[in-house]
Amino acid sequence: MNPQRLTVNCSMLFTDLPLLRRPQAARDAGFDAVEFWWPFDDAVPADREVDEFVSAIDDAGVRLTHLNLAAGDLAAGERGLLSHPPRTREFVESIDVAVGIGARLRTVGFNALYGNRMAGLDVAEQDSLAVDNLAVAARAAATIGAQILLEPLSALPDYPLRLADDALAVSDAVRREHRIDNVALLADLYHLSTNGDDLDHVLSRHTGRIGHVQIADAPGRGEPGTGTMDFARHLDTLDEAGYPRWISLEYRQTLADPIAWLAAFTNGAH
Ligand SMILES: O=C(O)C(=O)CO
Repeated sequence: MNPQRLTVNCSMLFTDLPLLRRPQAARDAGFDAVEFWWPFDDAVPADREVDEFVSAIDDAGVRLTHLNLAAGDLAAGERGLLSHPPRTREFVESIDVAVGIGARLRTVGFNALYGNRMAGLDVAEQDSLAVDNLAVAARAAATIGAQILLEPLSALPDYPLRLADDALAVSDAVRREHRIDNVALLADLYHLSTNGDDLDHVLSRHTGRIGHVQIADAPGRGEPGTGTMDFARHLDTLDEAGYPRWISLEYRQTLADPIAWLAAFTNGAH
């Protein structure tokens, strides 16, 4: 694993600190790069909030590799606005904010969570809206050379992307209908493994379509080594397949030292 391609998810790690102090904590732990879920309460935050977020990352001397687009109220179970007709305006307005942040912090990927199925709404209507909204987001991301990412998630019965193939099919639809090719798979190995996907197949056969990888062990979503996943094998598969992009540490801290496991994979360097 290339230690220079590691990024730390500061929405899941360093959560004992206020959000704006986490980039510095990542830097102090030896990382050059961080990522966040949407860090604001609203889809369109005040300029002051955006500036404070950008400064916290800049001042820490790290870059923001990835950012989740506004995804609704996660604590209430929402997971994305992409396919929600009443939220489209909010989603589209948040894209400008996200891309503006990305332009300042060298962001290469924006994770657009798909959104749960909505009771009473036609599935085809939700899917068609998602493809159109993805095209808008992908065009905006392309202005700074970034990708839009689609992430299968586990444990949410109403969230329709569960396997890598589900996300790839949506990416295919965006390409077919809008001739846009910067919508890629976010392979979160924890979610894919929990959903029973074939990680060997996904990582070796779809390498070129993976825009980003996130890792956490399953079960539990803790540090690699705290569950039953074979990280040595999965990370080797990615290396052998020539995966060139970032890998994110996106897990909950359950051990006294949440990054001790890394030394065995990076010869002590990160
Ligand atoms: O909601 C989650 O579990 C995520 O991984 C969001 O990116």
